[in-house]
Amino acid sequence: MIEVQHLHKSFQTRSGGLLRGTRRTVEAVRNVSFEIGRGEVVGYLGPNGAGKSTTIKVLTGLLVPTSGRVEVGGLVPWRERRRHVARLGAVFGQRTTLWWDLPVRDSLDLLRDVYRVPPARFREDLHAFTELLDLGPFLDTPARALSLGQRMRADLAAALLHGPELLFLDEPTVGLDVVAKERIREFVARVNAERGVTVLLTTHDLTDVERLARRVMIIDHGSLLYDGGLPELQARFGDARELVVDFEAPPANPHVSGLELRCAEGPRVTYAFTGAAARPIALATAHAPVRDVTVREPNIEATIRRIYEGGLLGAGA
Ligand SMILES: Nc1ncnc2c1ncn2[C@@H]1O[C@H](COP(=O)(O)OP(=O)(O)OP(=O)(O)O)[C@@H](O)[C@H]1O
Repeated sequence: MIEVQHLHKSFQTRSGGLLRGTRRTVEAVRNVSFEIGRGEVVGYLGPNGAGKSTTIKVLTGLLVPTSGRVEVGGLVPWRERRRHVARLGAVFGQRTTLWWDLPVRDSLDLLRDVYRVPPARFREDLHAFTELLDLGPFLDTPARALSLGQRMRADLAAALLHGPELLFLDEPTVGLDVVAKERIREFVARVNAERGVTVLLTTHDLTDVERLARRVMIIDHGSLLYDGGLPELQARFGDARELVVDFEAPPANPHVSGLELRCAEGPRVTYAFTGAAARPIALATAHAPVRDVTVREPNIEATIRRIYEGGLLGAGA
């Protein structure tokens, strides 16, 4: 569905005044290559300024790359923009595609006309999306009066009513409460499963990614640092699992042969381990009388933070 080979995009910037300023080249995307298959959901992660938006702008045809080859569904986005945009939908968490002063219903009707959506299909899809996203209570409200969660739901419907094969989601849950976030995730998961829509998801909320994407790409300073599964990322770079053991009494010696001691505070001792928990639990319970045990899973957020902070990966790993 998406093929990107050796994509480079640099910007010329000028600092200190238009005439006498010094020119500087910002390499926003450097030699990025990836392929995304039809029906995949891929999380695109990276710290601020990493190059995510620039990549998405090239993929949507808004920017022409400095060099490299890009094809989306067999089309070169910036050369065949009209045909290309008809096949994609986009939701940008920070801004709306709805007409600010128009009731949501009128914005959706306008989009139907712009994309020449067959009326019967439009009615059917609008009905389905109204149910799934609970749009009913605010279809007649102008976009400017919607809450952020309502606006995001209306934007999702607006992005999908022309039946695109590909959906770009840029921070679709930013600023939403947990219930609203979950509703958006649920909807995206359904659209992917039931309609086979390919999704490229940019987000700083890793729960979005854990919930929706099996594959992640991590970009920093314009270079792709990782492209693979989330479980593999965790297995390769994640911290160990932790076994928290509450002994009946503070153990005379908290060290257990075969377990890595993390910390001991009175009767509570924490060990690190990898793999299944059964053996570490057996070792701890054989060591001294145990009141309770808890297994703490490593946190994907911490893993990603460590990757951003450098050290774990070199460019192109
Ligand atoms: N039009 C432009 N002119 C000059 N520099 C730009 C332009 N657009 C982006 N950049 C620079 O390119 C780099 C990558 O920016 P980009 O917006 O792609 O990052 P991002 O990963 O989307 O960040 P964020 O998470 O903050 O949205 C940054 O250094 C940014 O300042």
